[in-house]
Amino acid sequence: MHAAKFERAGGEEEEGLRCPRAMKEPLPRTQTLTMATLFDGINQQLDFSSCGEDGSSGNASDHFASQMCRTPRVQRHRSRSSPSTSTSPSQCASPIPYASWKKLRLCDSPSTPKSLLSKSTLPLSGVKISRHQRSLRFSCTGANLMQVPSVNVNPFTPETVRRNSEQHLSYSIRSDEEDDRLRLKTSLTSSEEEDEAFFPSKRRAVQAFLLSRYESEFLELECIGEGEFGAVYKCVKRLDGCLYAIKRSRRPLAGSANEQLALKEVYAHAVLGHHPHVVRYYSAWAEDDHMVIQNEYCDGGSLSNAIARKEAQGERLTEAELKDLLLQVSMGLKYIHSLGLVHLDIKPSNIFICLPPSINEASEEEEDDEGNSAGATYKIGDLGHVTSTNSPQVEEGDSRFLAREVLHEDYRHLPKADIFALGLTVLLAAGAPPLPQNGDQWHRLREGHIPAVSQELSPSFRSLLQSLLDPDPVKRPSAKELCKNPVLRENRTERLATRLRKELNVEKFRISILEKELREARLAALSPKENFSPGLKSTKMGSLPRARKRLVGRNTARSLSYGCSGYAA
Ligand SMILES: Nc1ncnc2c1ncn2[C@@H]1O[C@H](COP(=O)(O)OP(=O)(O)OP(=O)(O)O)[C@@H](O)[C@H]1O
Ligand SMILES: [Mg+2]
Repeated sequence: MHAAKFERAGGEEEEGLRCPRAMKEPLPRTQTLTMATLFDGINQQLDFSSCGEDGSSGNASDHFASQMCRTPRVQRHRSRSSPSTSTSPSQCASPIPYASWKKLRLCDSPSTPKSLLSKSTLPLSGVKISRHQRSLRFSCTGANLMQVPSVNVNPFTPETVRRNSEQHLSYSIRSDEEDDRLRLKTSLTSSEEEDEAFFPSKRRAVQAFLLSRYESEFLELECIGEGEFGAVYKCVKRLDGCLYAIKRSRRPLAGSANEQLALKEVYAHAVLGHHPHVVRYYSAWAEDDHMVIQNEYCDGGSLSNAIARKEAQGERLTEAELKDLLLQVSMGLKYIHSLGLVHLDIKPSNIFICLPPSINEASEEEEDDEGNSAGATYKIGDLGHVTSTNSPQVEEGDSRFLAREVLHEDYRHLPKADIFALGLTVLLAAGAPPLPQNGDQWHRLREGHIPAVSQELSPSFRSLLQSLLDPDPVKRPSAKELCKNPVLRENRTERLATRLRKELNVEKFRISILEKELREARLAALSPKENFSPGLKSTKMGSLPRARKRLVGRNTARSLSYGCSGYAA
């Protein structure tokens, strides 16, 4: 009876099927920067400075009004973001109430827009700035132009360590005499080439622009996903040289609904930021009237992409991998639920994968031996629908994963709605056909008829999945119960047992070597005289002279250092 509530055209991809977020706004592909836009950007960014520092908006406006050019890269970024190109300076006051803007400002970075902007006004107001500051923010012409800072290379990431060993990187250290700051600058060839593409040298000297926080702090590498909320970009942070996923809201925040939606995700991330199975959150801020969220970058992409990749190769996740997936996501849900919150949008495209660092081939082989081919860590992301169980404000997620009771607006067992969605997620990963969005099949699924999957699952695992999809939410296991479920843990227990068996064998091998050396040492302790003198009584093992016993100790130490090499468990 409620099915009509979410009826819509079929045949869409997994994303784009949710109820409330269904309306997409096409964004202009290109955008010419007008003087009004410059004013708009300046005023908006100067607004950031109200976080605590004074800015001289008048001076900055005068100055930047005279700068009419942008580099192609900046245009590219702005074109995605700001449909309000013709705003006049007088209209620059945000349509969002001041109090709301304040909420959005998380000026936690060493280089926030407010600091950049307040600094950028310094020469205009006659305040002296250091040579170092000038070199970072202004072009080499000496005019008051801003320059994109370079990207630092973090020497501690596994990737850098590997590159260093291959001698693909060279570092140069620039010291600043005036403010005594040390800055590492990379000369990574590829990134220079990339920069060159964005900033053709002929233009670089004459063009100027005001950097947004996104542009000044991050180098955008690629778009890694698009959803109803917005687009997600893989970026490297210029300061620490690490990768991040930056999510930028598609729709402007102006309008309370969008603002609340964006804030909801930020609030949820800020509270749920520290669990191995929840995508980590670093920062969020508003920019050009859009929300920007900086999250941990998951190098394995989404589970949805992983399933599609496997399907294309005629493969699928094994039962062991499925159990691992279910256990890991249950751990993340247990954490979320323990804080009195629910996710309400669990589905393959909202579960992200972090691949294990494969430093060398040996470690990869070891993972294969343990039956954990991917060795992946699954993390729950996209917290845009999170709500509290006590006073739920439910915004229904993707209809294909929606539990029936939520559709009926029965919110008494919301955590179990996450469990239901998780059950369907695992079924899809196991090779189930695409899920219905509505209609008879949709209802059959919610009556306990689970779809057939393209692989034979063990009866215990199948019945566990069946319980996750029980029509009665009370009968579905909680995330906490799932974490303790022996069907899911047996896999882990098995792997642990295999590892312990290996360690035991290694220790046995060490002991056998020690015993052998001990025997040899005892024999050596017997002098030829003692061994061969006629009439001498046979020497008992264990009655070695003290000095010889020390010899055994030295040999032992040596044997330990090589005892395990090449040993196969
Ligand atoms: N932290 C991340 N690491 C790697 N990829 C990510 C990350 N965050 C998002 N993505 C990619 O971007 C896609 C969209 O991200 P996300 O689900 O957060 O956005 P959304 O707009 O809320 O999507 P939807 O509303 O359709 O669920 C994901 O499916 C994934 O492919
Ligand atoms: Mg999503």
